[in-house]
Amino acid sequence: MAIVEVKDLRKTYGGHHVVDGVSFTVEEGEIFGILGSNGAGKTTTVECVEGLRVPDGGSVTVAGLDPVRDHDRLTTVLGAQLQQSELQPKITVREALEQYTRFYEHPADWRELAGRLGLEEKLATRFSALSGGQRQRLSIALALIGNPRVVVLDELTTGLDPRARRDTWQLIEDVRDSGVTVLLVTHFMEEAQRLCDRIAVIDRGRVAALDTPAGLVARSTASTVISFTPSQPLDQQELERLPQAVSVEHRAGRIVINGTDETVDAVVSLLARHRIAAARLRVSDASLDDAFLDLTGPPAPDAADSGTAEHAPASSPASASEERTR
Ligand SMILES: Nc1ncnc2c1ncn2[C@@H]1O[C@H](COP(=O)(O)OP(=O)(O)OP(=O)(O)O)[C@@H](O)[C@H]1O
Repeated sequence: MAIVEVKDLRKTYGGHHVVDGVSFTVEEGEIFGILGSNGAGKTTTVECVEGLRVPDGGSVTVAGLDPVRDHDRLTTVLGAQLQQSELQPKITVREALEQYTRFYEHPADWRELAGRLGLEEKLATRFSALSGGQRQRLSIALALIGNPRVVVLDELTTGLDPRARRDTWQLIEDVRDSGVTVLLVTHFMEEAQRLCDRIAVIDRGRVAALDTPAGLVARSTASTVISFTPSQPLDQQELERLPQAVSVEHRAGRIVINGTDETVDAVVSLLARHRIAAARLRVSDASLDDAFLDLTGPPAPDAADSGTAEHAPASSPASASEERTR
């Protein structure tokens, strides 16, 4: 059953269509990923789902509620991750959990949540003294404190080291396993591939593709990677002429070819024809990274300021926070 329905969502800033007809549904119990480059329109889309921005067109429902019109009731079904700036540096973990518990009529047991998220040792620690991973765990706990049916997590693992990122992934899976639907915004391919049941790839305000991670990889023109170390040099042009070969690279003595299953057969025939042995011949699926690049095409001209795009809303005069409805 769909718990989030987004239909033909539109949002324009200064004549620029930053969300341009986005549609998707999120099924109850899944981890649904929104994947896209900087400035693609991911945050604007999910903030419309959270009722933090008012769409210019289209419709959004969350468990049958309109996020703007039914905002008070929405907080009982949807939990959103806090912006770090929304917490006072001096507040302790316990104080934050207790404070947020008071916002809800039927809150979760904060001690139990702290235990689940590995925060019980940190209850007396001030927010400013928490590590990046601990802050993210606290923000997941606060998003879950109202016992929501859906939780929105936006760029949750940005800035975390690889171990903290993996720990956070495990927590997100635990959240899903506890029955909460997760809407996850990310630009980490590995994260999307590992966690998401389905992914909407957003490119320039539109849904470029919507599928399972494996489905997205299979759609890409180069779905298979073949690599090997040849016993003798091979002619580059002959390799490039192989059927369905999209790219041929030489990496540290190895040949790496992106193509399809048809390319694999052709490589094997080519090697046999030239009586060349292939050491450590490997055939694997292309990564979501390859599929993403294939599905989204070259970056938009204004993507060069991608680092600032993320922060533009907060500092711009027409800022999202001014427009926020809560
Ligand atoms: N309040 C606003 N006023 C003006 N422009 C905005 C506002 N909010 C977003 N934008 C612009 O809309 C575009 C999409 O922004 P959005 O934050 O949704 O992208 P994103 O995909 O989440 O990017 P990132 O990965 O960098 O966070 C960007 O070009 C951004 O500068």
